[in-house]
Amino acid sequence: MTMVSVGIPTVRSGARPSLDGRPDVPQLLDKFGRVAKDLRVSITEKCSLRCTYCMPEEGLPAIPADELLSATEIVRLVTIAVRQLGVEEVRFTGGEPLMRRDLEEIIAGCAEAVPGTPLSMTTNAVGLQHRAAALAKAGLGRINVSLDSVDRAQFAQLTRRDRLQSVLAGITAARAAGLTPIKVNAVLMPQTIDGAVDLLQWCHDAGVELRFIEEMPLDADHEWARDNMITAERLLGVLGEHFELVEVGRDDPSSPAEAWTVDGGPGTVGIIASVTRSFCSDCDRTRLTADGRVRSCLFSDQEIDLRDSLRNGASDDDIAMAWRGAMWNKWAGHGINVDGFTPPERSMGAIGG
Ligand SMILES: Nc1nc2c(ncn2[C@@H]2O[C@H](COP(=O)(O)OP(=O)(O)OP(=O)(O)O)[C@@H](O)[C@H]2O)c(=O)[nH]1
Ligand SMILES: C[S@@+](CC[C@H](N)C(=O)[O-])C[C@H]1O[C@@H](n2cnc3c(N)ncnc32)[C@H](O)[C@@H]1O
Ligand code: SF4
Ligand code: SF4
Repeated sequence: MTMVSVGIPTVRSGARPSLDGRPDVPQLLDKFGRVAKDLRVSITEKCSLRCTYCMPEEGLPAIPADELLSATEIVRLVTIAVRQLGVEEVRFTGGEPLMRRDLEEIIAGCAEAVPGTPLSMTTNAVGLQHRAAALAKAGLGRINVSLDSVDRAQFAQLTRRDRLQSVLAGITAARAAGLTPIKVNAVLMPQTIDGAVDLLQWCHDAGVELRFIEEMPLDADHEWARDNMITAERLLGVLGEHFELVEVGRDDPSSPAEAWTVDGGPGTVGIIASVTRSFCSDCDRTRLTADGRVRSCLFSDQEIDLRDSLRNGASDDDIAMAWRGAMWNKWAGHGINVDGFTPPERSMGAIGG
């Protein structure tokens, strides 16, 4: 039986998470000494694609319009995060952020409210060709694009949509609009491993940085299986037959991607080995879901609802303190490699990758 989970995790609304033992500092500190400075804001659960490792075929159930954070609410939360909680960069994600018609308004509002804070977006780039210039004008700095294969049939099979040309046009338009540097993310699956060499060659020729990602157990269909996963080790073996790769590691310890130079550089390829070379001990992320909940970790089902607090008249200080509490109680890591691991209720598209 195929299970589809979209998830209603444990939500604490109004109740304050425990702050016991927390030093009185403004930042988003956790009990393991990590400080979250990288905010990832999901703005929708909707998507123009249906990647098999992420979404169910029919898409995620729609979040009712009145449960979604509005542009104004997003701007207020981003402002609190930057001004009161020490957040240094903000990324918009989803679902697919381009599905929101008010994306330009959200970006412009944030750019005005927190000038100087880097704003980026992770996107599938479908339809981006028509909006790249306006997004850059609104204040978006750069984008990362999901592109798993440059083979039209493979792309269509994996995403369940025949939209490769639109993605490629989106990348071209983003470059022209100055949304750079552009990084390409590819989740490798058994059916696309054969295309990995072509994809790396394509990215190299296009002047964009490619990062391969190990599939995590965050697919809505709950079909992830460790034996099916293309590990960093296996991928390096495949790429190593065609390119000379030299490991250079991470430029920033909190970055998910480790880099290898390709054929002597300067071009590099990255690998985000979340499962086999976990980077949780250096995690610097905090997340907001599209319905306004703080999520301290991709894999934690405990969420703190800020949307109701906002709508019930909470002050910025109250919201900041609830956010600090959510992060103080963050887990050590994802636990995928621990016996008894169970995936979270929400899938990647519903959390915000
Ligand atoms: N385990 C884990 N994986 C993550 C996390 N954030 C992102 N990823 C994975 O990393 C991939 C790439 O994420 P991006 O949205 O491009 O962000 P990034 O790599 O931090 O972006 P850059 O700052 O541009 O390097 C995602 O598709 C996820 O698979 C995280 O907090 N935990
Ligand atoms: C959920 S998507 C949202 C943004 C946008 N729709 C996109 O695809 O870039 C964000 C990232 O999550 C990644 N992702 C989705 N499901 C994943 C999984 N099961 N394991 C690892 N990464 C996953 C995607 O490849 C993408 O880079
Ligand atoms: S990975 Fe991104 S593009 Fe693919 S289904 Fe998930 S949200 Fe959509
Ligand atoms: S799995 Fe959780 S703790 Fe690990 S890097 Fe991702 S968000 Fe951070």
